[in-house]
Amino acid sequence: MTELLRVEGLEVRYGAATAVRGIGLVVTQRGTVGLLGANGAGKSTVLKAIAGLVPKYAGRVLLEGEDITVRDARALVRAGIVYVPEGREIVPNLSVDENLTLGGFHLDGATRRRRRDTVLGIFTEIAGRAASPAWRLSGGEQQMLAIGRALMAGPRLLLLDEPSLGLAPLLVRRVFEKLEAVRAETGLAMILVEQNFRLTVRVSDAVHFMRGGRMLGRREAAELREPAAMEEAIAAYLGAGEVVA
Ligand SMILES: Nc1ncnc2c1ncn2[C@@H]1O[C@H](COP(=O)(O)OP(=O)(O)OP(=O)(O)O)[C@@H](O)[C@H]1O
Repeated sequence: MTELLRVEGLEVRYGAATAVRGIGLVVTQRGTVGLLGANGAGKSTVLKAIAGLVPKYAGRVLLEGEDITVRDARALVRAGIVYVPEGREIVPNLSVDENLTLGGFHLDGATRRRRRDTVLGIFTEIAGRAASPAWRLSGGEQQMLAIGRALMAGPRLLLLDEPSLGLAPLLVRRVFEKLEAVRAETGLAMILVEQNFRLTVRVSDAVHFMRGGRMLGRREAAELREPAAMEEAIAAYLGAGEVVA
């Protein structure tokens, strides 16, 4: 499989504190990599560093072999790397449409309108609410809007930060069904940060485990679908009570 993104020896510091160190991972074209770990393990920091939202203290990031380590966040969006933050961070007082427009800020008007129609064609739940302020949407609809806003940029790699947070299981399933439809159409690749083990294993090709700012290990998701293997991996990498099994 062709490699899309490679991260090598990534280190991020917040002031004097090292948040993550020695992080390495590879995402293949159309692939999904899951990143599992407890609160504070450093998962969001890895996504933010890849997206250019926090500075990299050390390490390299390559996109199709090209070194993109020092590109800023705007340049990375143009290159197709788009981050969907934890907690959605849509703009509550702007309408659904206006929030989508923000995601396509760098596009010409015609492309933006075309993308908007595509996004609303996928997320039909919010299509009828285009003029509503975003705060009126339910949690699941807000998550769809956050992902839709990211899709406006036409990403090749979506960095999804805990999309299941605060959502009922049925809604989580709906959000992921939509994402599957997008992936089938566009060949989108993803890095998925989660605390929900089952969900991550179901949608990922490979899963990385993090603790204390370090990568503890990597497993093929297919290996983890057996209940015994799942329990063994949780015990080995995560510890009881740290993730939703
Ligand atoms: N802006 C910041 N300034 C200082 N320290 C930070 C900042 N953001 C995160 N940290 C620290 O870096 C470490 C990793 O945080 P990060 O948010 O990446 O973890 P996480 O695995 O995504 O956690 P969660 O699942 O709770 O979102 C934590 O110790 C956190 O307190």
